[in-house]
Amino acid sequence: MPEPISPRDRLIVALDMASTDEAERLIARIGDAASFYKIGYRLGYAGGLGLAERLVRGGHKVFLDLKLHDIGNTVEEGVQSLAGIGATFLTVHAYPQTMRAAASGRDKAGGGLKILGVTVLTSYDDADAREAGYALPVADLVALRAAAAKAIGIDGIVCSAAEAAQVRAVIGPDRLIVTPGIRPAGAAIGDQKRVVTPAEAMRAGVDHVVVGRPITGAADPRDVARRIVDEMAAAL
Ligand SMILES: O=C(O)c1cc(=O)[nH]c(=O)n1[C@@H]1O[C@H](COP(=O)(O)O)[C@@H](O)[C@H]1O
Repeated sequence: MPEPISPRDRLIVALDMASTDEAERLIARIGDAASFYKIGYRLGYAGGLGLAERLVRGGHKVFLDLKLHDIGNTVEEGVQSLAGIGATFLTVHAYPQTMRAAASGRDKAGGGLKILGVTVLTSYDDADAREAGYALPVADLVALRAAAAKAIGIDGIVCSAAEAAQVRAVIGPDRLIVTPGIRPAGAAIGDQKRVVTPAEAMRAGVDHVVVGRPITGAADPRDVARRIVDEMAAAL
C-alpha cells in the first residue's frame, strides 16, 4: 500500500501566473498553508522551470504540468531533460505511445520523477469529446486511458474526481489519482466542466487535488488554502 499523505500535502496549488515574481509573491503569502506547487504552460514558458528548481531546493514539492505529447523519441528525451529539475510529478497526455515513451525516459533518467497521464481534460464533457472525434463518453474514455496507463507502468492518473472511484477500480491502490476541476462550494467554476468539491474528492479516493483560481484569485489565498486542507482533513 502507498504511504499515507497528509492533508496539506494533498493540496497542489496551480501557479498559473504570468511571471515568477508574481508566483513567488503568492507562495510567500500562502506560507506554510501549502507545500506543493504546479507549474504549467503560462509560468513554464516564462521562467517557471528555473523557479521549479528553486522551489525544490527550498523544500517544496513541484508538479511540472507540461502535458507532453509528441513522437516517442521526442517525449522520451524531453522527459530525460526534465528529470534533472527534481520535480515530483510530470504530466503527459495519456496516449499509449506517449506514455510508453515517457516511462522509458523516466526509467533511463532514474531519480524520483513520477509520470502522470492526463486522461480527458476536466474542461471536456461528452459533447466536447464527440466534437474531438471520440465516440466514447468521457467516463469510458477515462477508464480506457487509465487501464492503458496502468499496463504501461505510469505512476498516476489525472482525471476529474467525478471519475475517481471508477479509475481506482481500474488502476488499484498503488498508483496515484490527481484531480483538477476542484471547486470549494460556491466558488466560480470558470471553464471547468467536471467539477467536484475537495471533500467529495477525498471521499472518492483521490490522492491529490489541484486548485488554481479559487486560491490564486482570492483576496486571502492563505485562508482559502487552509480551508481546503481542513475540508479534506475532515473528509478523510
Ligand atoms: O493537468 C492538469 O493539471 C489539468 C488537467 C485537467 O484535466 N484539467 C485542469 O484544469 N488541469 C490544470 O489544473 C489547473 C486548474 O486550475 P483552476 O481551474 O484555476 O483551479 C490548471 O492549471 C489546468 O491547467
